[in-house]
Formats: sequence, structure tokens, C-alpha cells
Amino acid sequence: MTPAAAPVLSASGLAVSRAGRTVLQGIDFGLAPGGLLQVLGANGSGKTTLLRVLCGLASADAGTLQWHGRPLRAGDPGFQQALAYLGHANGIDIDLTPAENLHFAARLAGRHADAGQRAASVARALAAQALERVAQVPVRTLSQGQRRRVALARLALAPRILWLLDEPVTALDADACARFQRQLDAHLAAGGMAVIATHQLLPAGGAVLRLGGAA
Ligand SMILES: Nc1ncnc2c1ncn2[C@@H]1O[C@H](COP(=O)(O)OP(=O)(O)OP(=O)(O)O)[C@@H](O)[C@H]1O
Repeated sequence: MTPAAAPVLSASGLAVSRAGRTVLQGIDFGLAPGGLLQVLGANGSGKTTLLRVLCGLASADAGTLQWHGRPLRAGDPGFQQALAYLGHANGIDIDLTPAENLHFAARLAGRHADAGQRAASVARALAAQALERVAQVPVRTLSQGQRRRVALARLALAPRILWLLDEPVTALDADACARFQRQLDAHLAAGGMAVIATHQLLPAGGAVLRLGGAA
């Protein structure tokens, strides 16, 4: 039997309170390369809170988080550079077009040797989300699902090993969900990891963390 890979990201006994109320407690998980954790729960059960703690936007009251076997400190630059966080907000500029947003993301990522390579990557990312037809119109004129697809396309331009995605398929139609599934499969197959908050289990598999709180 092949031994299980050691977790790269792990949580032990995490507890989080908000406004004096315990939102999360006893949260334990481990995520190894290629691993997916689906965080499943009703409205208000703490899914977003957990993702915000994982990416350092909020702190836990108890428990530990480890990254590569070492305690994770808020703002750890190595960790910040390893993660991509997609929250409820898409994090894109609605006054720019999808193509402009993606060019900007590609420039920030600084992974392309020249403008030609950058343009090719942007074109591939747009095509992977079937956004070619709306690539040159301002994002403010796009639907919620189209905007979400621009945000998902951005994941392809600044590759990060750990995706923290808050309800990524909300507003996506069936075709877009299938494209996201392929994108996620490729990320995991390449050794990436993902923590995904969701109301309904995605077909992607992986481990499931069920949160109890009331709706
Ligand atoms: N900044 C805050 N101050 C006070 N309470 C908060 C704060 N942020 C979250 N909460 C509370 O924490 C609980 C969990 O909220 P959270 O947004 O994590 O839930 P969720 O599972 O992501 O919900 P949804 O499915 O509706 O997105 C809720 O009761 C919410 O009111």
C-alpha cells in the first residue's frame, strides 16, 4: 500500500468566534498535494469565516494551522504567494474589459517572458471559460455568471498551489460548471490543492467538512 502523502496544509482544533458567538469549533483537516476539501454547510454555518481564517484575513481563537509542517503565521509571505483566494466578490475591475483584467493579472504575476506570451495566456484563459465573445466589453455590462467566469479565468494566469474558493459555481450555468470542473481537475492533477466552500457537494470528490451551524 502506498503511504498517504503528508499534509501540506493542516488545521487542528480550530475555533472561531464572531461577535461573542462561537461560529466554528473543533475544525480538523489535512490537505496533501492533489487534495480537495469541500466545506459544506447552510447559510451562516461558517464557510466564509473558515476560508478567511485560512487565507489570513481573520484569526482563529484557538487551534493551530500548519503549512509544510510549520505553524502558519498571519501574513506569512511564502504562504501568501502560494494561495489564490476567490471570495464572494470577484476581485475584478468592472470598468475594464475581461481581457484587460486578465492582462493586468498576468502582468502582476510576472510569469511571462514577453507581451506575446502574455497575450497567448490571456487568450487561452478567456477561451477556457468561453469568454471570447465578451472579452472586449466592460465587465460592468456582463452578467453575474460571466463575471464569475472572468474571476475563474484569472486563476489560470497566476498559478498558485492552493486555491481557497468561496462558492465558485454560484451563478454559473451547467456548461460553465463543467468548465470549472475541468479546471479544478487539472489543478488537482498537477499537484495543486483546493478548499472550496459550497452549499451543495460538487462532483469533484475529495474530503468533505460538514459545518453544523443554523441557516
Ligand atoms: N464580521 C462579523 N461580525 C459578526 N458576525 C459575523 C461576522 N462575520 C460573520 N459573522 C457571523 O458568523 C456566522 C458565519 O458566517 P459566514 O459568512 O462564515 O457563513 P457562511 O457559511 O459562509 O454563510 P453563507 O452560506 O450565507 O455564505 C454568521 O452567523 C455570521 O452572522
